[in-house]
Parts: sequence; C-alpha cells; structure tokens
Amino acid sequence: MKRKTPKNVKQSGRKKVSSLGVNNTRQLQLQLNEVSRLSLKQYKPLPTTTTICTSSSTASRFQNLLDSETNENPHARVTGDAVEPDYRDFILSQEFFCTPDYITPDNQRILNSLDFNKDNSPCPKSPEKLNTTKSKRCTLDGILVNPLSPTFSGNHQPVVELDKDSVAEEVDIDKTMAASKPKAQNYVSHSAAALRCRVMPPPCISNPYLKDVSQQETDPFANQRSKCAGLFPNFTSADGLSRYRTDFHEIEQIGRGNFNSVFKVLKRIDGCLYAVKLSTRQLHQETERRKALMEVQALAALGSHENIVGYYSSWFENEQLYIQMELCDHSLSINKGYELLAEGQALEVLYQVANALQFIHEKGVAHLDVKPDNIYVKNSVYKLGDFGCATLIDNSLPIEEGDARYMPQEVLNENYDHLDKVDIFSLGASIYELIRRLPLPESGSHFLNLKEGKLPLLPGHSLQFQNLLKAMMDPDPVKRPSARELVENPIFDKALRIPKN
Ligand SMILES: Nc1ncnc2c1ncn2[C@@H]1O[C@H](COP(=O)(O)OP(=O)(O)OP(=O)(O)O)[C@@H](O)[C@H]1O
Ligand SMILES: [Mg+2]
Repeated sequence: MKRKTPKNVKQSGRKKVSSLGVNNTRQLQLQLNEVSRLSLKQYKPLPTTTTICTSSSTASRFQNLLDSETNENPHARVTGDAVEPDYRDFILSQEFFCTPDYITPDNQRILNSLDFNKDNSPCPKSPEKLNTTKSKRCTLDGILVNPLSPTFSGNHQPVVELDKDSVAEEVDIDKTMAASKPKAQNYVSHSAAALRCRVMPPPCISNPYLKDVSQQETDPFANQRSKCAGLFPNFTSADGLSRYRTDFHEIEQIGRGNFNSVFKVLKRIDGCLYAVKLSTRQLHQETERRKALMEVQALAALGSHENIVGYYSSWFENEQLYIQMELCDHSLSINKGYELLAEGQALEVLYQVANALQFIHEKGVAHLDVKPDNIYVKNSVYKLGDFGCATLIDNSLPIEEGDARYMPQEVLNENYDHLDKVDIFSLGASIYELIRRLPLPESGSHFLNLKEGKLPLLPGHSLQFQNLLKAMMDPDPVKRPSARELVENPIFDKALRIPKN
C-alpha cells in the first residue's frame, strides 16, 4: 500500500541538515516550519539563545520582527510564502545543528513502522530474487503483516509493504513527521543507552562452556562497570535503528519451534544468505535472557564443525535474542513429509550426527535435545542444530531436558550421571523414527518399551543395523556406545565406504 506523500514535505525531508549550502538551509527552514523560520530570522536583533514562544502575543511580536527584518534587509528575497535572508552575512550556530546524541530526535518508532526488509534497497549481490518474500504472511486491512516477523510488534505500526519508488519518499516524510510527533516513550532510554555504551561498553559475559579463561580476559573493565545498568542492554544500533533490519533483508520464515522463530535472511553487506533465529516472546527478565544466551554461548564455545550448524553472531534487540546462523536447506522433521529413509541414508545421518556428538562430547558438552527436528540438511550434509538445551556433561550447569519422546528413562528419573549417553539414546530414537517414518509415541506401552530398549523388528533392515540401534537405546547408559565408539563402528566402513586413516 502506498501512502500519499505531500510534495513539500518530501522535498524538505530529503535534504541533509549537515551540509549547509543556501538551498539546504532553506530546505531545513521549511522542514522545521515556524521553529527554524523564527530562529533564523532572529539572528541579528536577538541574543543567540533562542526561546520558542507559543503565545499569540509573542508570536505576533516575532511576526513583526520578521516583517521588519524582511523590509530592512535589502538582500532578503521573498519566494512564495517563504522568506529567504541573505546567508552571506550570517553564521549559524554550530550547536544548533550539532545536537548531542541524547537530544537528537530519535524517530526510531516511526522508522520501525517501515519494513525496510520489504524494500529493494541495494544489497551487494543478491543470489536470490527478492520476489520470494511472500510466504506465510497474513493480510490485515490491505496491509501485509507477518505477525511472527520481528518487524511486527503489538506496539508498533504494522509492517507496510512498500513498492520500490515509494520507499525513499516514505522515509523522507516519516523523518520529517518525526520532528512533530510526540516522542516515543522509550526514545530517551535507547539513545541514552547508546551514549552510555559509547563511554563504557556493556560487560563481557563470561561463557560457562569455556573453563580455562580468566576473568581479566573475559571482562577487562569489570571493576569499573558497577554503574552500568543491566547485563544485557537492549540494543538497537547506536543510531537507533534495528540491527536486524539494518543488516538483513528478511526473505521468509523457515521454521518455528516452541520458543523461537527462524527466518531466512540476506545479509545486506555481504550478499549471503543466513538463518536468523529469534525468541518468539520478549525476554523481560535478566534470568530469562541469561538462559536464552546459553545457546549462543554453547555454539560459540564449541567452534565450527562440519556437522554442527554454523554460528555467526548474536545480539539482543527489542528484548529478544537474535542468533545469526548458517542457513540449511531443511530439518529432518518427519512432519515435513520427506520420504522414508533407506538404511544407507539412515547410516549416513547416524554417522554424521555421531561425528557432531563426538566433537561436542570431547569438549565436555551434551546437547540434550537430539531429534529429527534439530538435525538439518545442507547440500546432503547433516548438521546438528538447536543448542537450546546444551549443558556441561560434568553437571556444573543447570539441566533442561529436551523432548521427552527422545529422552532415555534415566533422564525422566532425573538421573544425570551420563549426559553424553543421553545424546546417544536420543540419536538412536531419532534414527528409529526416521526409518519408520512414524512419530514416536508420547506415552503408552510402545513409549515404555522404547525406554527399555525393546525395539520391534525392523523389516528390511540388516541385523547389524538393528543391533546397533538396540545398543544405542540400551536402558543402561553405561552399556550404550560412546560417540567415538559409534563413529568407529565397522558398519560404516562398508555402507559409507569411509577411508581408514
Ligand atoms: N540454521 C537453520 N537453517 C534452516 N532451518 C533452520 C535453522 N535453524 C532452525 N531451522 C528451522 O527452524 C525450526 C525451529 O528452530 P529451533 O529448533 O532452533 O527452534 P526452537 O524453538 O529452539 O525449537 P524447539 O521447539 O525444538 O525448542 C527447526 O526445526 C528448523 O526447521
Ligand atoms: Mg528445535
């Protein structure tokens, strides 16, 4: 939907205040309407500090002043209803324009109402046509809104689909409107936070998954930071814009879990596609934010591995945690209707995820939510994702159990002595589900049988394969193979022709 743009507003909004040519100053004068007009006209007869008065008597005094000024000044020109003084003999106060950051009109809320992702603002090189943006959006009175998009919030105006030409106009008009709109409630706090953080950056949060790093290394300013409020400043960028919308062009929503939505995005500066995951609800409490942060801390501490979804960066915005990740093609969720996995394919998934588990277990981390939904595929490579339940195997961090259908009995009994073996059970249960293409039971006798490692016969599958699954789902965690033992199982040599080192 295209909003009408009054021409004069568009012109005045387009000029930048910082370059002070005669024309620009005129544009500024128009933009600021009476305020700037009066201010500029008072330069000679009045002291430099200008008070803007609103009473009619004062206004008419200014009007007289303005008129007499126009008459007195032979260089002044009158064009339409705008009066132009001769700019050669007056100097604008620098402070007039160089306002400190914390009082600069911050039109963030108004800009928030524009969905910059819907524009065609230039991205360096787009591997995807931008006309792929339409999926999963619902229409609201002719305005296209995706209620799950981070660009939509109950507080904000709805996302507006803008066409190419209207974007510049819309930005212009909204920038101009920002000066006359009442300030957004949170504008001072955003700007003040940005200013404060320039003076003293926010604290470094120690990563519990990294054991051998000193406090000095993780937060060199810790002892000077007592006055800094909150561990997680609710950041937009220093200029008040959303980092998500400034840095990324949102293409479509590609996933939704219990707590998060995942979007396919194009990063404007490098022209590459990524997945950005964000919490579906705002995390108001610091404890909630800390908990959510565990996922990125685990990903960051683990580092890269071919069979683990790549992690790039993360930040808090609008009290939501954003995680920029490697984009994968899809997950193995059986709800998505992919075909039955043949044994060879199942062994491929098993081998690659076992590699990921070996990697994380050797770093002391257990995933605790291994399931098909959390195994992604990219160019036929399987990657373990969703580290939202990751914890330390030594029990030194809180434990949050993953999906009960894939959990072994000992976890349901709150026995956390062998957390690495929990992942082995879950991987066995996932493969069992994938080869049958039937959702695992949530309760009942089949559910209990699986917890006891009693698998029904799997027709069409080799005994060696069935025995391996049984061993992985053994009710005794000690009897389950470790990830390393799994990877070294001879079953993979033949099936996957893995070269021996
Ligand atoms: N990097 C990615 N590339 C492609 N798709 C992804 C990616 N990350 C997540 N997804 C998709 O989004 C879905 C939800 O993501 P994720 O599992 O991380 O969210 P969650 O809220 O933590 O889930 P859960 O309900 O398991 O707790 C995944 O099942 C997957 O389909
Ligand atoms: Mg998940």
